[in-house]
Amino acid sequence: MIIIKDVSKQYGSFSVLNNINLEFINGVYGLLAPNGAGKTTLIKMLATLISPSKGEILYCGENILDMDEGYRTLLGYLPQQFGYYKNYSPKQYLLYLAALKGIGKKEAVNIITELLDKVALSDVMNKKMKKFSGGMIQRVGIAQALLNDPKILILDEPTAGLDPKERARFRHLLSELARDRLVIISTHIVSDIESIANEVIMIKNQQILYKDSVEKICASLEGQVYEASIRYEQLDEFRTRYVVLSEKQERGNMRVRFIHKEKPETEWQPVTPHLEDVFLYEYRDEIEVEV
Ligand SMILES: Nc1ncnc2c1ncn2[C@@H]1O[C@H](COP(=O)(O)OP(=O)(O)OP(=O)(O)O)[C@@H](O)[C@H]1O
Repeated sequence: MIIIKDVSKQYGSFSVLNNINLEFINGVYGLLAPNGAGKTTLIKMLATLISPSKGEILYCGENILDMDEGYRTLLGYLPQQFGYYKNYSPKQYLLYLAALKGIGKKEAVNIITELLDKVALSDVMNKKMKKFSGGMIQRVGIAQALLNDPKILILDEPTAGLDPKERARFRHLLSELARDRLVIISTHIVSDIESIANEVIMIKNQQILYKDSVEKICASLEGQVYEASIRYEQLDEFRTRYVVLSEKQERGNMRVRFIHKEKPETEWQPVTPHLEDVFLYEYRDEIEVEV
């Protein structure tokens, strides 16, 4: 179990995270926030690549910085950009990393064969990675993070640049990997974690905004999300009056999805809030709403 206790991180006078308290037990935790909110900073602290300016991170009661190598053997980490050699095959690359980690060749071959099967790359294990798709490279990245069979797997924006099919495959793989380990995954894409995270953590203004199940986070907007059909000419005024979450064309009209906290108009249709609604609402000043 990992406990983040009163952790703050500053770069000079610039504060990225302020007095963060979190607990991770098991399963998938989704760290969800727009770019620049501090996800990578938090993840790098969890991976002991940087240290907190204040506070501490504990694993089973012990400061992870004091555990040193003892902690790193428990940890599998996929950084936002991981370095690989494109002229290597996945097998060559993983054998090289295994050697660096001091795993004997025979054992490494067995582990790597099993891992490449797990990430569905067995058929290309001897092919040079230069022709691989983004999804295939990310799966090699997952395989390298799993080399030491870590109890804790930390993935920083692992789905960046992947197409929807590759994202779906990735989600399946992650829920499988989380059966017997702690998985922390950072993303700014709601659908990456909505269906697989046991808990979602959202960061805003350097602090934790939510740490809860998707269901409970969505309940924060219960009874406040509506859809309505309006004429195209009404759109500008509608946008100024309500927080519009999405807009789409529908038979000559506009279908808008929006937030309203007071008494609704009778023609509006109340809808069940989704995590995407909470994300767009909470970060409305930080992200461009895609229409
Ligand atoms: N070494 C550093 N020195 C100064 N500022 C930094 C440093 N690293 C990060 N920052 C700043 O801290 C803030 C948070 O960065 P961080 O990379 O943690 O965000 P993020 O949520 O992971 O976003 P992204 O997905 O874009 O990396 C940003 O404003 C960034 O510019």
